[in-house]
Amino acid sequence: MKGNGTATPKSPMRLRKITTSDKHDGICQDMSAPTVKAQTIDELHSLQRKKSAPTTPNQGIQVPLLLSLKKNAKNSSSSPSELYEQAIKYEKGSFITSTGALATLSGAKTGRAPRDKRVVKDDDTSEELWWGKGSPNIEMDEQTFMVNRERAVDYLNSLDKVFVNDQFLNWDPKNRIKVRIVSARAYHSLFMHNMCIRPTPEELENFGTPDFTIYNAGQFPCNRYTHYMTSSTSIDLNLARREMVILGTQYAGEMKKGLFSVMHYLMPKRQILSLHSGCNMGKDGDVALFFGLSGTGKTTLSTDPNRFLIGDDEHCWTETGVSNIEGGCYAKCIDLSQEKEPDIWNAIKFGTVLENVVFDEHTREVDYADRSVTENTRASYPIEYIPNAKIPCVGPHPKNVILLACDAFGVLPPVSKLSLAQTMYHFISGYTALVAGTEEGVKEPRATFSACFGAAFIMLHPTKYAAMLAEKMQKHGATGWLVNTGWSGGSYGSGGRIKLAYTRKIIDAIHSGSLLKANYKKTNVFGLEIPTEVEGVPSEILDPVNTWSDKKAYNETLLKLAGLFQNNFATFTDYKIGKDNRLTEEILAAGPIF
Ligand SMILES: Nc1ncnc2c1ncn2[C@@H]1O[C@H](COP(=O)(O)OP(=O)(O)OP(=O)(O)O)[C@@H](O)[C@H]1O
Ligand SMILES: O=C([O-])CC(=O)C(=O)O
Ligand SMILES: [Ca+2]
Ligand SMILES: [Mn+2]
Repeated sequence: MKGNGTATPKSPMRLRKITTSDKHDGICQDMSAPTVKAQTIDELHSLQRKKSAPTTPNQGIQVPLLLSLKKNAKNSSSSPSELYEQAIKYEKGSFITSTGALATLSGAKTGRAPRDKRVVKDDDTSEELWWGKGSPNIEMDEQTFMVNRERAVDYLNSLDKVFVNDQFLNWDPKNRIKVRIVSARAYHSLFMHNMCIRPTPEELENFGTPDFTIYNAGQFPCNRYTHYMTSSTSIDLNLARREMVILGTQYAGEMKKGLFSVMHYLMPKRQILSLHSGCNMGKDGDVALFFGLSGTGKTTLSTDPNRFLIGDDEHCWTETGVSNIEGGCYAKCIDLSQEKEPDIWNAIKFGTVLENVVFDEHTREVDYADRSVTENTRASYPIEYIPNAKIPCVGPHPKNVILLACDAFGVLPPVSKLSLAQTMYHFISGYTALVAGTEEGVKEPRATFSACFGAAFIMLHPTKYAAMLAEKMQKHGATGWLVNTGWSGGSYGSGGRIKLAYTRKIIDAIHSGSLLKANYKKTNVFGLEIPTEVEGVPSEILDPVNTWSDKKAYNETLLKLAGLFQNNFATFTDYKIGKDNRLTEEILAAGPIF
C-alpha cells in the first residue's frame, strides 16, 4: 500500500503529518481493487490510452509526404478530440468556449473571395460551362493550375504533418461522391469533418480512390505574378483532374462551397438539380425548399423546432425526391439569441467550430453581438446536433418552394404567392439587398442579383438550372412563394428588419397549407399576389405601402428597385427555357411592369 500520496518528507521542520493510512474508520475506502501497476506519470499515461480497434479511423495524423499520400491516407482521419488538441496546441486563436465549442480564427479572410476563384478552361469546359458576363467562372489554363498545385503541394509537404479527411457528399446513395481534403490546419479538418458526410469505420476502410480532392494550403499565398492571378489568394478548380487548390485564404467556407461548385457540375450531367437551398419536412411528409442568398434565412428558417431538418444549405432534387449534399450546418451567428434560435444555440457545444467570434477571456462566454473580428461569424456543426434532424437526410418531392430575399429597400411584401413563371423570374434574378453592417455613412442599401440564388457556385448557364426547376415544380405540383425577410416600414435607415417571429408565422402558414386558402390581392409594378391576412402577423404590414409614412418615397423606391430588376434581367432575355418558347415568354412577362 505504499506510494500514492503517502511519501514522508525528511525535513525535521516538517508540518504535522496528514494521516492517509488505512487504519482509520475505512469509510469510502475500497481496498479490494488491485493497485495500478505503474509508478510514474508516463507509465500511467501509457495505460490511460486504450488502443483503437483496427477499423477505427483515428490512428494519428502523421501523413509524411503527399507524394505517397495514396498509400498512407487510409487511416489518417483524426477525431474531433484530437483535432481540438492540435488546434489549441498549434493554431493561434484557438480556444474552448464555455459551452465546449472550438473557437478559431480564419485569419485575414473572414468570408469567401469569389473574385479570386478560377476554373480551368479546356476543350471540354469551354463548351460546357457558363463563361463571360455574370458568370462566376473566371478562366485559367491547365499550366497555371499546375503551377499553383505544385506550390500548394510543396507547402503541404514542407510541414511536419497534414490532415486528411476522406468523406462523402450527398445522402442519396446512388449519387454519393467521395471527397478527400488535404489541409494544414486542425480547424479545417474539423470543419470538413462536420460539413461533409462522415463515413463509418467500415466505409473508411473501403474508401478507395476519391472522386475529388482538395489541396488546402490556405496559409500560403499564391504568387501574384503568376498569369491569371490578381491577388495573393487563389481558389482553383480543375474539373478534368478532379482537383481544387486553395492558396492565400484560410476561410473554411471556400472548401464547402468549392465542393458545392463541383456538385453543380456533376449533378446536372445526371439530370439532377443541385440547389443552394435549405430544406425541411413536416410531420406529414410535406417538404419545403428555402432558396436565398447569404444571410436571407435559409439556415434560420429551415432549422424549425416543429419540423424535421433535412439540410440548411445545399441540396439535390432527383427523380425520387430531395437529398442533402452535406453532413452538417453552417449557421451565421451574429446576434444569435437562445430565445429566437434555440436549436442553433444548443448546437454550439463540443465538436462545433465557432469562427471569428469574440469571447470573455476568462469565462470563455461568447459575445454574439460583438462584430470586432467580422460581421460574418459562423458556427459549423454536424447535422445530428439539431435534435429533429432527419437522418438519413433525404425526403420526398417538395410541396413548397420558398424564395427568400432580404429586401433592404422595404418595398417587397413580407410574403407573396408566385405563379410558376414568377417563381422562375425570381429564381433567375436571385435578388437580395446588402446593407453595410455597422459601417458609418452608408444610407443606401445595395441590390445584388445572383442567378439561381447562388451565382457564385453554379457552373452551367442559369437557365439550365431554371429549366430543371420549372420542370420539377410543374411535375410535382409545388407552389412558389416569395418571402421578404428584410425591411418593413421603410428602407434601411428608416424602417426595420421584419421580426423573425412574424416571418416564422408566415412560413408556418405556408407549411400548413392555410396560406394557400387566403384571400389575395395583386400589387402594382411587381404584380405579386399578397394575402390580406396571415395568422399571427399584423395585417397592415402585409402590403408594404401601408407601412411607409412617406407614400411618394415608397413609390420612388418601388420603381427604383423594379428598374434594377429589369436591368439585371436583360442579360437573360435571349435564352430559351424548356422545350418551347412559351415558358420563356411567360417568364419575361412575370417581371415588374411599369
Ligand atoms: N425575419 C427574419 N427572417 C430570417 N432571418 C432573420 C430575420 N431577422 C433577422 N434574421 C437573421 O438573419 C440571419 C439569417 O442568416 P442565415 O444563417 O439563415 O442565412 P443563410 O440564408 O443560411 O445564408 P448562408 O448561405 O450564408 O449560410 C440570421 O442571423 C437571423 O437571425
Ligand atoms: O459559403 C459560405 O461561406 C457561407 C454560405 O453559406 C454562403 O455564403 O452562401
Ligand atoms: Ca446558412
Ligand atoms: Mn450558403
